Amino acid sequence: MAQQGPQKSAIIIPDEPPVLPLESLSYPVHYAPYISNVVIPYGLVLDRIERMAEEISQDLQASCDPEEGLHAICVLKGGFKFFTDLTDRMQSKNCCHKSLKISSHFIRARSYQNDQSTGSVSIMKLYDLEVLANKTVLVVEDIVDTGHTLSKLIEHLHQYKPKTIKVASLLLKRTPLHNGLFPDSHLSDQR
Ligand SMILES: O=P(O)(O)OC[C@H]1O[C@H](OP(=O)(O)OP(=O)(O)O)[C@H](O)[C@@H]1O
Repeated sequence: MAQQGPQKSAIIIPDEPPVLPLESLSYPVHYAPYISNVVIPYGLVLDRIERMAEEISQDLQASCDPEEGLHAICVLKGGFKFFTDLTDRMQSKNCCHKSLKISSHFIRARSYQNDQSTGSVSIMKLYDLEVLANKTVLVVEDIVDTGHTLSKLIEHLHQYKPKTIKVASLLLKRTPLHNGLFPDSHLSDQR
């Protein structure tokens, strides 16, 4: 289950963060009209994901049987890139001195219209999730903003009676609209 506060090892991005000029970095040219500078460079994202993979693997020692493995849920569409970056790194970590088997699952959640969270979340199950019964499940999200999507996802997944549900989110937004449900693991606490 998601924990009750931001993770201690998360990187805190201040409200007025130092920014990196675009001309110092390589970026897709078609992004140019939409961005003026960079707050979190991809190298930092990857280093933090590597550390998150270590932390999650250590955490799993207590709850996961390496033979049985981990069931990782990619929350589409936004979570896809983070999901592959994180699970690739977790695959190379050991759990109880054995390499961890990861089964991937995909679910679609939608709450945003343009750049605003609507508060109403729709969940689309893309495949049968009955296999999650009595298994260790890791939900992988790109961002927790209000937390409504995460609440709805966890409520939805409980019907399959997993043994444990853990949550990894790349970003956790600081917002007064947040509903108090935090991921277990995340990179930073600012969007
Ligand atoms: O904490 P919340 O306020 O609920 O917002 C977070 C959710 O919003 C975004 O998804 P979105 O609805 O934009 O769908 P997408 O991933 O397909 O872009 C994001 O990927 C999270 O799933």
